[in-house]
Amino acid sequence: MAELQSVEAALAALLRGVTPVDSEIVACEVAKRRVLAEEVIARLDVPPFDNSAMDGYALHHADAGARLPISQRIAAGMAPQPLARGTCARIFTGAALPPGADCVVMQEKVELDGGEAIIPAPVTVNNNVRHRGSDVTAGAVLLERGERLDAAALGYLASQGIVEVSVRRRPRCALLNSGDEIVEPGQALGPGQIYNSNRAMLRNLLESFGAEVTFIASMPDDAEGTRAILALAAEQADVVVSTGGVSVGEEDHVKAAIEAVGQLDLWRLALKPGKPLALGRLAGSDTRTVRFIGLPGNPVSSFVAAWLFLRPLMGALLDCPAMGSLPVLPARAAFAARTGARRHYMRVTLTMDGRDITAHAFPDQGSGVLSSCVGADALAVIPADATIDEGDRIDCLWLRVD
Ligand SMILES: Nc1nc2c(c(=O)[nH]1)N[C@H]1C(S)=C(S)[C@@H](COP(=O)(O)OP(=O)(O)OC[C@H]3O[C@@H](n4cnc5c(N)ncnc54)[C@H](O)[C@@H]3O)O[C@H]1N2
Ligand code: MOO
Repeated sequence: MAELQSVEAALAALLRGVTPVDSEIVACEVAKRRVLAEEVIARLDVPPFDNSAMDGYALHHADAGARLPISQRIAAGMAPQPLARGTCARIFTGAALPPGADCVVMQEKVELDGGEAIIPAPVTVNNNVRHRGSDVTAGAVLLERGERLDAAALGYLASQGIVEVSVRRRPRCALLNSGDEIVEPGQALGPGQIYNSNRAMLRNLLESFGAEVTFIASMPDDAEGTRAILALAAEQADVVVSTGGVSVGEEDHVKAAIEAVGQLDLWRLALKPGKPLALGRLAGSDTRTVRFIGLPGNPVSSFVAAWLFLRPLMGALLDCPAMGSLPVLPARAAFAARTGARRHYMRVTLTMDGRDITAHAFPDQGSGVLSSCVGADALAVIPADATIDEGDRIDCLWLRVD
């Protein structure tokens, strides 16, 4: 039997020659989780003016220790007057510091007496002052190209008054499945039939990886129909993902159909679950090359393969380096495991006790047992030909990424 190939080699083959998709301008309001196609340069200093970090009194620090008349009241949003020496200004959080003041004393430390403020000395220069440009300086890089926009990044853009950004368009994916036994939820099950769980699962995973699923179909079981579906899928997608029919390939329509219009390599990986993988290329409607990736039919195998292969592929299409790999967390195994020639990606939940992370494996790690993926926090990576005892240190790939 041919030697099994590594996950890394298959990933490198999948990503070879992938170029990012085009960019488009979108409103920040709908840009959540989109990937920046260009760096964003700050237009403004943030904060845009020196302002108070507290509700209190603004003064020149050298005037502290005396009774100071309150010469003005500055609320947030008001333009202050210059502050005369020997006086102080009533000021509120976020209000502009008046010219001539260099510090703010919080009101809890100040005593009021007959319209005057008694401010205890000493007070240091810059006390409770938020300086213009201390967060962001105009002209600086605000966000790097390739950054995926999360809540904080969108708030950061808003702080600059930015309303639209250049982002990668969502890679278009076609999602196909094979297998005569597969029935869509909502229909009645006949003998020997099962519901299509891969479609809902992969659609959701692909969308969470930033893709738009533009075409969904079941593969017919004849050569001509298969060719027609693949042609339709390739017309509307950057990537065609299918599940099932990659193990030993008696139903060889897919392989033949792809080879008629492109090229297909069948891989057998040192990976459990997810040993069989098909990687190919199809001709798109124009000069584009459309990538074809055939995942194993077993739902757990396609779940794991989606995280290991589809996510980095989306990362490459989106030019988003953070999506190239999953964060690795070191944990202690709360289980024992033994592997053979294939590296095992076990579905685990993680518990945290202080700095210690413990990985708990789902009891049945079979590749058809989708309950082992429901609620999984991570994939515990058990190397090939290894024996893991309870308490051993293992690496876990964190799946709770945005
Ligand atoms: N003789 C061999 N048999 C198998 C091998 C092998 O090397 N030699 N490999 C096994 C491994 S490992 C895997 S993984 C699977 C991969 O199978 P296929 O990709 O060819 O997929 P199918 O045979 O079509 O289906 C496998 C399994 O998954 C169920 N399935 C398929 N599609 C769906 C779906 N959309 N939703 C839910 N479940 C689905 C299907 O009914 C089968 O039970 O092959 C092993 N066999
Ligand atoms: O590689 Mo398969 O995915 O073990 O069931």
